[in-house]
Amino acid sequence: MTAPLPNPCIIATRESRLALWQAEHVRDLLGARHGLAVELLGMTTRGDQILDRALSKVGGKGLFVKELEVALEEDRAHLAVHSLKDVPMVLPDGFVLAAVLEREDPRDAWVSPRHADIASLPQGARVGTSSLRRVVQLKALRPDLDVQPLRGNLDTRLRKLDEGQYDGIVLAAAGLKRLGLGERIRCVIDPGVMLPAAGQGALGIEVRQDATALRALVAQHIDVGTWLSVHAERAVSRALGGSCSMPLAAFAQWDGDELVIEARLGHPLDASRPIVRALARAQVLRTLDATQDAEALGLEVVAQLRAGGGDDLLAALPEA
Ligand SMILES: NCc1[nH]cc(CCC(=O)O)c1CC(=O)O
Repeated sequence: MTAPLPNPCIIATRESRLALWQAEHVRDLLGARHGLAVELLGMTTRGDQILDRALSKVGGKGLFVKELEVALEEDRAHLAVHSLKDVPMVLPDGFVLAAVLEREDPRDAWVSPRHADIASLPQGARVGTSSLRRVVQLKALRPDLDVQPLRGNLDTRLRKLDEGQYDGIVLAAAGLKRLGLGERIRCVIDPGVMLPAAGQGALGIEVRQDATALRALVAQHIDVGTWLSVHAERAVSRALGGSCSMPLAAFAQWDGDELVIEARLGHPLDASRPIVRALARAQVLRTLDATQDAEALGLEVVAQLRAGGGDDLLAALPEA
């Protein structure tokens, strides 16, 4: 039995400017290529409502996706478009990642009115980010920095910077570029300096497992290179518990026909502790059938991380 294509096809999306851009991007893609009538259903998620605390302290997985999944479950929508970085490593029963689109710039970006880069910041400068991954890497680079929490959507974060609350902030380059805010970037940060989060810069399209025709249609838009990279990265995060209370970075990129993945793990409570690093590479065929090979490569860096001190860092993780 093949479930027919929904008409119109409704995309559930968060209502931040970036989320809407992403949903509109998918709407235009499906509309142009398949002549499908596509509409958006804007929704607010728990992650959007919690603005006062770091999400790493709130805990709970899928804060930005759960409400969208409920809309799919109740047939109020058919597709959910997400920043892959925000998608839990294990989807609930009945849902699948039907596609991952071509990746935008996966790197982090330095945004500051007065300071060209992190290295040239004065002693004790105030830097805004609430991501534990960014905090531990900033502290490794510049232990003197005064790293302060920064939450909210992109516009809110930029406004807080412009109000003078920080000397500079770190944001994903992808979000800024997608919203036409690329000129706010003073420099993109080399992944060797600040390793990105699993899935950063990639868009994921989630559908119900039983939506067979829609799955097949959406799957035509998979970017295979990105798909394999992010599956390697997500395998790392999944194996380590997939928690945003863990300062974990995982980034895979292609070097010819080899997939190269690096991962870093910091201490969950003490950003001044050393970061554990690991790297693995292997030839991987660029086909969807190689997804397990990409994931196996991810597990190779997990084994290295654990053996290299990562087990102790994981043991320091407070119980969720
Ligand atoms: N954590 C929130 C989030 N989820 C996705 C992006 C940016 C776009 C992307 O990585 O695809 C951001 C903002 C940021 O990290 O600066």
